Order: sequence, then C-alpha cells, then structure tokens
Amino acid sequence: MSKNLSIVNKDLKEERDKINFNVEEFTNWFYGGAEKVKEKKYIENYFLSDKDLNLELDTSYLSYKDKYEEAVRRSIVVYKKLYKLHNEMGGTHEDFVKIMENLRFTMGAINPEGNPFVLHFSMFALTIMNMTNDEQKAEWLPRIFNCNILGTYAQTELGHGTYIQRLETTATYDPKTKEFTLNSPTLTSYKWWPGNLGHTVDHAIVMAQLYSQGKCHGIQPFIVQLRDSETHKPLPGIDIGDIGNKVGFQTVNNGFLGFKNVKVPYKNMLMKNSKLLEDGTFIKPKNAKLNYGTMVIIRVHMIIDAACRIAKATTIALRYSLVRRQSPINPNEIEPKIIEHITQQNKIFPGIAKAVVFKCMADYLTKLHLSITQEGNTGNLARMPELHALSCCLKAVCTNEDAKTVEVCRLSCGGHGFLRSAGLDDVYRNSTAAQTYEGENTVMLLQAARFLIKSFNEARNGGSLTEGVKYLFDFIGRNGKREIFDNSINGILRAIQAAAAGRTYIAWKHIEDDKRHNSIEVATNLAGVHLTKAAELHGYVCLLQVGIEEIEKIIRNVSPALGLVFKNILELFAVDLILNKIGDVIQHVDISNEDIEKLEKQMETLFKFFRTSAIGVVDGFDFSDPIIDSTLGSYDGNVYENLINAARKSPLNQEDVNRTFHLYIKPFMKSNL
Ligand SMILES: CCCCCCCC(=O)SCCNC(=O)CCNC(=O)[C@H](O)C(C)(C)COP(=O)(O)OP(=O)(O)OC[C@H]1O[C@@H](n2cnc3c(N)ncnc32)[C@H](O)[C@@H]1OP(=O)(O)O
Ligand SMILES: Cc1cc2nc3c(=O)[nH]c(=O)nc-3n(C[C@H](O)[C@H](O)[C@H](O)COP(=O)(O)OP(=O)(O)OC[C@H]3O[C@@H](n4cnc5c(N)ncnc54)[C@H](O)[C@@H]3O)c2cc1C
Repeated sequence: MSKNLSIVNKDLKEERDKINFNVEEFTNWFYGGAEKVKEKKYIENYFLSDKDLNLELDTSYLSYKDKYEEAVRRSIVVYKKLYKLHNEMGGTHEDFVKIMENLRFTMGAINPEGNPFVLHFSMFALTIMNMTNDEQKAEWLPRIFNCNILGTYAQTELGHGTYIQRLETTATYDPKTKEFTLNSPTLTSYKWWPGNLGHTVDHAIVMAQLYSQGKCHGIQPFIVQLRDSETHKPLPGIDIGDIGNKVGFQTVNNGFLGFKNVKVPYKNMLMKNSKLLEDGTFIKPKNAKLNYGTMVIIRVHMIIDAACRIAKATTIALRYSLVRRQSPINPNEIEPKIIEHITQQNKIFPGIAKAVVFKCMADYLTKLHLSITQEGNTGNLARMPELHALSCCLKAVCTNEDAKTVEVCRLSCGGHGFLRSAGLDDVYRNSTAAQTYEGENTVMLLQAARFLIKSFNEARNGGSLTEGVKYLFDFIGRNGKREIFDNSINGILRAIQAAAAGRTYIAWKHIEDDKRHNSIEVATNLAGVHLTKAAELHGYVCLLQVGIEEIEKIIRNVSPALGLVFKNILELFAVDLILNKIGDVIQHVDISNEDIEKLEKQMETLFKFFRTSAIGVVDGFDFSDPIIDSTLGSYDGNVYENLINAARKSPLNQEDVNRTFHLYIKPFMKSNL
C-alpha cells in the first residue's frame, strides 16, 4: 500500500491498530496474488512518478478545449512509456495485457474525466482481434498495436443506439470496382457518441447495413479510414466532429460522423463471421449475433469496473467517517466519529460487501466468457445465449448498484462530499455513464428476461435448464406453495430465488393472458415492468449464488482471521439484499414479521462485527493516494488540511481582489440603483 509520509490522523491510526486480520492477505486476494500486487504497484509507480505528466495541474479548472488537449498530451506521455515498459518486460502479448490491466486505475488518476484513446485499446482492437479473418489480422493488428493508426467503434447513430438492427448507415457493394460505398442517407443515420471519434482517431470500425446484389444483409462491421494520415484532415465525404459538453466523460472526445459516397475497399469488411464473396454473394454467419461479440466482452469487463468504483467510493466514505466527528450520541460525551451513527454504517458497510461480491462475480464471469469463447472457436455456439443473458443482466444490476452506492457514499460525506476535491464526482459520472453505454440498462434487463421466460417455458415442459436458472424447477415443483423461509445464507438464497422465480411466473402469466388479445410482442411489452423486475431479481440470485460459492472457496484458502471477515462480508451482502427486496420476498416466501425483525437485528450484529474490520478491508483495496485522488479519502486521513490546501489552489484565490469588483460590483454598489 502506498502511504504518504505525513503523520496519520490519530483517530484513523487508532482504527488501524484494532484491525484483527492481515490486510496484505486481503489485498493479495483482491488482485489475484502477491505477484500481481507487486506488478500493480510497480506499474502504477512507473507511470505516476513521471514528472512530464504534470499531475500537479488540477485539470478540473480548465476549459473544455484545454481539458481535452491536456488529456491527449498526458495520454501520449503514458503510451510512450507503456511501449518502453513493454519492451523492458519482454515484449509478449501477455506483458502488454498485464500493463493495460493495471493502467485501468492509473489512467483514471491521470485523466480523471476520461481517456481520449480508450476505444483504440478496447473496442477497436478487440473487434479486429475477434471479427477478422487471418489475412485481415495480419494487415491490421501490427498497425493497431504500434499505434500507426488509431481507431474507435462507431455503431450508435443519432436515431438508434439500442435497436441496432435499424441502423441507417449503408455500405453498398459494387463487384465491378470491388468497393463499398458508405452513405449516411438521413440526419438520424449520423454516427453519434463513439468515444475518441471527434478529433482523436483516424480510423473506425463502422457498423453499416450491407447492400449487395440489390438486397440488404443486415449490419456488418467495416474498417474505415476517416482522416488523412499526415494532415489529420477529414477525408473527402467525411463529416466529423465532437458532440459537445456532456454530464461526464469530458475528455473522451465522443464524436459524430456522416458519410457521403465514401469508398471502402472490399478487404475492409470484417469477414470472420459473415462473408461476402468478391462477386457480391453473401454468406450468412452461423449465428447472426456473432457480430455483437465485442459488446459482450465489454459488458463482462464492466462488472470489475463497477466493483472497483464502489471500492474507491467506499474507501473515501469510510476513511472520512472515521476522522469526522459530529453530533454526540450521548449528550454528555464528546462528539463521536460519525461512523458511530448506525445509519452511517448502514450507508457504507453494505457497499463494501458489494465491492467484494461483485469482484467474485467478475472473476466467475471472466472464466465463463473464456470457456464459452473457446467452445465458440470450435464451432459450438450453444451457450452463447446463456452468456448474452447473464452478461446483460449483470451489466445492468451491477452498474445500477454502482451508481446508487457511489451516490450514497457522496451523501455520507455531507457537504464536503459535494466538493470536487472529495473525488466522488468523477466516480459517480463514470458509474452513471456505465448505466447507459454498452446497452441501456432497462434494455439489458429485458434481454435477460427473454432468456428467463424461455427457461420458464422449458421448465414447465419438463425440458432441461442451464445451471443458473435451475431454481425455476423448484418454483414449479412447489406447485403454488410458498417457499418456507429459514434464516441461513442458503435460506436467504432460496428466498431470493423464490422471489425471482415468482416474478418470472407473474411476467409469464401476464404475457400468456395478454396473448389472447394481442400479439406476443405486444403482450411482452405490456409485461415489461414485471420482466425487468424478474431479471433484476435473477441478477441478485446470480450474485448471491456465486458469492456463496466463491467465498466458501476463499475461506478454505485464507487464514482463519481473514476467513471470518469474508464470512461477515457475505452475510452483510445477503441480509442487506433480502431486506431491500423484502416486498418481492413476502409475495412468494412464507416469512413472518418475527423473521424480518430477526434479519434486522442480524444486520445490527453484523455491523458491530464489521466495525473493526471495515478499515482493513478498504485499506486492502489498496488504492494509493494519487489513484484515490481525494481530500477526504487519503491514507493519512488529514482531511481538514487537505481541504484547505485544495481550496487555496482555486484559481480565484490566486489574487486578493478579482477584476469583476472594479468592473461590475463596485459601480453597481455605488450606483444607488
Ligand atoms: C471501454 C470503455 C468505453 C466503452 C464505451 C461504450 C461503447 C458503446 O456503448 S458501444 C455501443 C453499445 N451498444 C449497445 O450495447 C446496443 C444495445 N443493443 C443490443 O445489443 C441489441 O440491439 C439488442 C441485444 C438489445 C437486441 O438485438 P436484436 O438484434 O434486435 O435482437 P432481438 O431481435 O431482440 O433478439 C434477441 C435475440 O438475439 C439474441 N442475442 C442478442 N444479442 C446477442 C449476443 N450478443 N449474443 C448472443 N445472442 C444474442 C438473444 O439471446 C435473443 O435470442 P432469442 O430470440 O432466441 O430470444
Ligand atoms: C458515455 C457514453 C459513451 C458511449 N460510447 C459509445 C461508443 O464508443 N460507440 C458507440 O457506438 N456508442 C456509444 N455510446 C452509445 C450507447 O451505447 C447508447 O447510447 C446506448 O446503447 C443506449 O442507446 P440509446 O442512446 O439509443 O437509448 P434509447 O434506446 O433511445 O433509450 C431511451 C429510453 O428508451 C428506452 N427503450 C429503448 N428501447 C427499448 C425497448 N426495446 N424496451 C424498453 N425500453 C426501451 C430505454 O430504456 C431508455 O429509457 C455511448 C453512450 C454514452 C452515454
């Protein structure tokens, strides 16, 4: 852990002295082993110690244009170093991945409002790696890797982001010239949102409707050059720019893009899945959704991002709550640390538990993705729908929880939480953006619900179910009887499963009833609210189930003291979950008022136990001060000194009297109105 050299606040020190487990052991679990922690620290320090980055400059005070330019400058410093480090490490693909994984946090500290090259190293590179044939890989990958070209992923248009089947950009193939002609036939067909598109990149993967031999063959990916390699001027027929100020992501350079008769060579259509012969004959892919593959990979990655944002926000909120004193609980005693107020524990402790369980889920989903992708490479696509449903569901549930938790952390810091220097605003902006990008969350839940309803029909007909939805059999087997509640972790899991299955049944019945008067599609739309609730509950079932399985394994492999902390965390997650979903549970589970009161009491006991471990767990997330970048959340806890020092750096404080006094205020005051 990188601790700064200042003296640690005595209240915080007192808390750390009481930690009764090995924090380093927790950190090693969080990052996947001691070796990985060492690598992380080395890589972090390698980049952040570079004076050329000029991290002293607080970019939040800069203009929109200056922020972008500084973000580009800093990113180039980082990428030059990245290649140097990569060579030093041995230059393998694995080395590159290692550096990129660790840069995830470091880049956030360097460019807090977003990275103007993020799409090049994520969606652009991933699409080329996964959707090209061997010749295309050989042509493009070295140029991408060496950054001779820079690219983005241009799918969303002004008129359509969700319903991508109706994207309007066209790519019309002419077998005589062996070229595609790209056009944006309407205003709504303009690409709109792609990150880094505005002024940074010179290439893009463009999703466009393929027309060949007079027929439309649906959306296909094309590599398109947008800007001249020397002058960076837009190429003929390309109308391109930045979409303007946003709620967050100010330096990501999201852009717009229109095409007028832009010629693209035959070899630039990505041909791993769909194929077009030179004479214009279209050959369908094995599964039409294979072209959606990059979105699935990113949705899988988004679970760990959500876990880390929650970990960062709870670190800030907890450290502050152990230093801040206010409002005596007993009028005759001194003001306590605000964490002593049980409502404050209720705000922060469940968040810490979520970060841990989401991390377990991220590990699980990454492994599942790898194994289903390997099956796919051998031509077996059977489990693709399962992965799609699970990644949509968890992307939505985890980013919704993430945004909610980060906002609660801000509130838990009172007024100071509203300061930019508290460091919670960028985390929140990134969390809330994640609710929309890579598939809007309601839409993602509805995709997951589609899978649930199919599985429910399958279960009713005695078919087979994938492991994660087998609980639907239990519901059907109970034949209308309610699940009996028992107050154990597995009892809580069964209760949430019963609630998820019950809500799936309600949605299914709604559709069946409405189908008598409406088409299946209309009936499904009318059941939408139930469907999203069912999918959300299913997401919590998955989280708790995987949390139980993974944490049981962890407990077997760590010291008894840390094992107890993990047990405590799992129970916190489970009890918080059931209390938050009690309305859904009551509908389908035989649970008494006494049971609920017992759960509420159990929560208080869990808080009491976790009170001494909490600081160890957030320290164990191991965010160094430059990464946490917060006046309230630094390791030393010197909150008030940090706040006044940050305030003194405000540009307005660099002079005693601002010129507006002589220009406007004084004349106004002297004018006698
Ligand atoms: C890295 C940091 C920066 C990141 C920046 C963010 C970048 C971005 O935001 S890029 C743009 C992301 N855009 C999106 O995510 C768009 C969201 N929309 C979609 O994914 C689709 O339109 C979607 C899934 C909602 C609907 O797709 P559509 O083709 O209309 O399918 P639809 O007719 O509803 O049928 C769904 C069927 O397809 C299947 N399906 C859909 N997607 C997939 C998939 N990816 N894999 C497997 N199956 C799939 C479903 O299982 C379902 O099967 P079934 O019919 O058997 O039930
Ligand atoms: C920060 C950020 C970065 C982005 N980066 C990229 C990028 O790099 N590349 C790229 O191509 N795109 C990018 N996007 C676009 C993003 O993927 C889309 O905005 C997203 O998929 C949502 O689509 P939409 O904007 O069309 O929303 P809409 O679909 O118009 O959503 C509006 C409302 O309609 C509802 N709705 C829509 N369809 C349905 C339905 N079937 N059932 C029920 N409700 C529905 C939604 O739930 C929502 O409430 C980015 C977006 C953001 C915010």
